[in-house]
Amino acid sequence: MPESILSGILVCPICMSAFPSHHIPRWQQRVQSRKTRLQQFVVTAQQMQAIESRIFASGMPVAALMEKVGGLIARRIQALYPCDDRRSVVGHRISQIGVLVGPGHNGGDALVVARELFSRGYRVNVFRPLTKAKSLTQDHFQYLQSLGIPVLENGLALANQDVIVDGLFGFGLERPIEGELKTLLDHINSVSVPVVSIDIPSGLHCDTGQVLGTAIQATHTLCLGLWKSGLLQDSALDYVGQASLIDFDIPLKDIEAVLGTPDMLRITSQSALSQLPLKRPPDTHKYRQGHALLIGGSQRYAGSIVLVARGARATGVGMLSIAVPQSLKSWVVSQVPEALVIGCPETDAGAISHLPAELLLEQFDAVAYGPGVTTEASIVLQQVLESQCPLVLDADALSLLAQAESTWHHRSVPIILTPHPGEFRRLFPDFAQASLTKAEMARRAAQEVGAIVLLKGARTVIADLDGSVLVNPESTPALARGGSGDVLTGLIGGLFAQTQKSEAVGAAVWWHAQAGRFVAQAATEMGVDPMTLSEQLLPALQSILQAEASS
Ligand SMILES: NC(=O)C1=CN([C@@H]2O[C@H](COP(=O)(O)OP(=O)(O)OC[C@H]3O[C@@H](n4cnc5c(N)ncnc54)[C@H](O)[C@@H]3O)[C@@H](O)[C@H]2O)[C@H](O)CC1
Ligand SMILES: [K+]
Repeated sequence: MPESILSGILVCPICMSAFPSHHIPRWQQRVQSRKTRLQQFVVTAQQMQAIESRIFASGMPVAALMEKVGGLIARRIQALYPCDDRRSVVGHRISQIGVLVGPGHNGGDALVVARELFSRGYRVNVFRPLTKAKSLTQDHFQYLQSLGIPVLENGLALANQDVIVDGLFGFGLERPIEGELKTLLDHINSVSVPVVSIDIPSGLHCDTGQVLGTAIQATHTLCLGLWKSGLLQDSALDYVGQASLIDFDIPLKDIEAVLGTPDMLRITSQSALSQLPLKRPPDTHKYRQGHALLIGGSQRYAGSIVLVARGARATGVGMLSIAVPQSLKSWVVSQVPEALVIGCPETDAGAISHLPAELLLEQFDAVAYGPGVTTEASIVLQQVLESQCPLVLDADALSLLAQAESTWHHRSVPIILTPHPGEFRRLFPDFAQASLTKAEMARRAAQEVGAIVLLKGARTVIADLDGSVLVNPESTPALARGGSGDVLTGLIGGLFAQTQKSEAVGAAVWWHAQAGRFVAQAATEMGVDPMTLSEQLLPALQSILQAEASS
């Protein structure tokens, strides 16, 4: 497809759309749209088993599916670690692969992979620590032996391989790994041999991502068919390495039959870019593009409100008003010249004591309140809660909310809470339980209080009032830094003021994380300070749009 470049943006020469890919043939679009949807689904072990059972019941032989999956995994491993014919390690090229084989079908997959890689010239050594095996797995083992593929006597020899394939346990892990198996996995983790885990690193619970006894610390995890919930938990991140999906063509109808209306979805670039950038009608004017009010700042935490404002500014919101303590007004004006800055009466310690009576909250499309306000501003909390205005509450506002009466529950106008885990614990002590996943905690909290609950972390989750949860699967630890949450609050406030849609919250989280990754790539993780982050929000989005348009 020829493309022309207009103002540095790739556009389609036929209709000047920024997405030239829309002229691809219909069958290709269908395949593409299936792949895009596939990336959004998240399943538990039970759901995956149910989907698998439907496929088998429809006539797909178990052995054929294993063969197909094993072939795809082998191809991916070959791409990651090409075979070196000279039988030495050169760069990423390798010659020896150790394959750890378990008793179930994860082990069966591993044996197919071992056989395929052997046929493609790799030197393969298999280790099978448990002799009992499911019959299909046993058959593959027997055939593999007949081919003369060596079987190691001692698992510790896996440490001498160039790469280890982990096919010990998949979604069938049912109890903690103990004894010699634990010693083996701990030994593999202690040596610097790259590990490719099939489906899920052995030892991780498929649903909760918790470590059962011990778990493989994978370099790559090749997740089969659909994303397993455990891989998306903060607790799993040390184990998962680089995760990717192996699509083995599960029919969408089987996924939909089991998941129904999915209660958990991954945020993908495609889903976020269906919201971003926000479309502006050609004849629009500033009052039609949303009016956001940001309330924050104090003598003690003066800068936070400026970071919120810079996040909101990037959303293109039509009008921006900012309420700060009177003594900060002129400084904030100098930082955000386009905003209407309202000086508020302040306490002796320099926090806002209350909002001026003439400030009518109903005129705003969204109010973001909290960063830097200190816990003195409880009157302001009452004022915003009593208004009929959509609210984003963050930081100190959440600490104040934790002490407030429950009259705000199920407020008729949307309310978005953005706690980090500490704030969540204070707000929802009953739901902050180690036995629950973050998604479940946020879901219960959202339903209890009738609010959108965004629970921050390495993998931020967003629970909506209807019980659905979004999880943001890509981020960077560089964002774990004071002030980066303020930028996010501004993004949410600015987008929500324009759309009034809960989808804006997921789009904001995705955008914030992608901008963090974009800055980290250019300036290392140390370079992701919140000011730079806020400056790079739009270049990051633009860069992603260009990449999408040219792919
Ligand atoms: N639908 C798919 O995605 C496909 C999955 N495949 C692969 O199959 C596994 C799941 O296979 P399954 O046999 O159900 O489970 P496991 O291989 O994980 O192993 C279960 C096996 O292990 C025993 N066991 C469990 N915990 C322990 C423990 N702590 N110590 C010792 N033994 C344990 C248990 O009793 C069972 O015998 C999936 O992950 C994919 O890799 C298909 O190949 C393709 C379609
Ligand atoms: K595994």
